[in-house]
Amino acid sequence: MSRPTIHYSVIVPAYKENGNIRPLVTRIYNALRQYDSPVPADQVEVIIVDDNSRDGSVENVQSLQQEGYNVRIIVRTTERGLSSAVVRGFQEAVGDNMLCMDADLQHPPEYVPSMLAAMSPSATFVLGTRYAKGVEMDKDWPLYRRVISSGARLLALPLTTASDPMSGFFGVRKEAFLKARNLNSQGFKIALDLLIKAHIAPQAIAEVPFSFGVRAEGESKLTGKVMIKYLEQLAELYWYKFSFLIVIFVIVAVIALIWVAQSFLESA
Ligand SMILES: Nc1nc2c(ncn2[C@@H]2O[C@H](COP(=O)(O)OP(=O)(O)O[C@H]3O[C@H](CO)[C@@H](O)[C@H](O)[C@@H]3O)[C@@H](O)[C@H]2O)c(=O)[nH]1
Ligand SMILES: [Mg+2]
Repeated sequence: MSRPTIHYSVIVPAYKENGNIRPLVTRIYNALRQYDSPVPADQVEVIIVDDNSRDGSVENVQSLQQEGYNVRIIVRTTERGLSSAVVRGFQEAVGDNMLCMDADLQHPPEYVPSMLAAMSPSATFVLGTRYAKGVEMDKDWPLYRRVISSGARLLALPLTTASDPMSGFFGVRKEAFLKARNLNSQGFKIALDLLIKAHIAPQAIAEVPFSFGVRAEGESKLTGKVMIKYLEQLAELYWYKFSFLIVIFVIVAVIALIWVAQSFLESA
């Protein structure tokens, strides 16, 4: 019997997430095997992109493979970082519909079927959003993280109409991903980069509300350095999107200044 074609790839960037990998993979496939799943489990692959964690993640994935789960692990030894790991996963994905989610169960695996099914030739980007009716942040998510998250979201408002480009839970169709040039693979916010550089139109974004959980095991890797990288990325994206307006503004400002200076000198 021929093997079913893989139409969907779930990409999971992971660094020292051994304790989360088994519950993540088994919960994803359990959700896909429910009778009402809009996506058949045998059309889905899971790809973990690990940065040489050496914590037993590789062995854990091997035992899941032996149990029949369609999961593989790519171990990078020369590169590090969430965004570049996601890009690598997208490059290796077999499916045309590619979803990115965290390993630590903050993106609940039970939403995977609806996130995958939301992608189509007309909805080339799916975004898990925490800013919608009926969903919420986990009550245990610390206040300082909420403040950082809201600040980051505010700063990105002029760049996209998407309600939560920072959720980290998003999917993109392969043809849209391949359109993006010069992606910024630094930091955590690859979704924002893709939304802008793959020129995703507002009507091509499907939003799926989800409740954000607390990390199951291990620690967050979000550091001050990651936040600085986000500010650099924002500056680059503002320039990418608004350079024409910025140049016009500077020219008009210079002309206005010269005119004011001349009028001042003539009247002096
Ligand atoms: N391969 C790889 N994976 C990484 C790296 N750094 C982090 N990851 C993986 O990326 C995922 C998210 O990392 P966390 O450390 O859990 O990040 P967070 O602080 O919870 O932030 C998450 O939620 C935010 C929403 O508030 C998101 O904005 C952010 O992108 C991320 O998804 C986890 O699966 C983690 O193992 C890295 O250097 N390399
Ligand atoms: Mg996390």
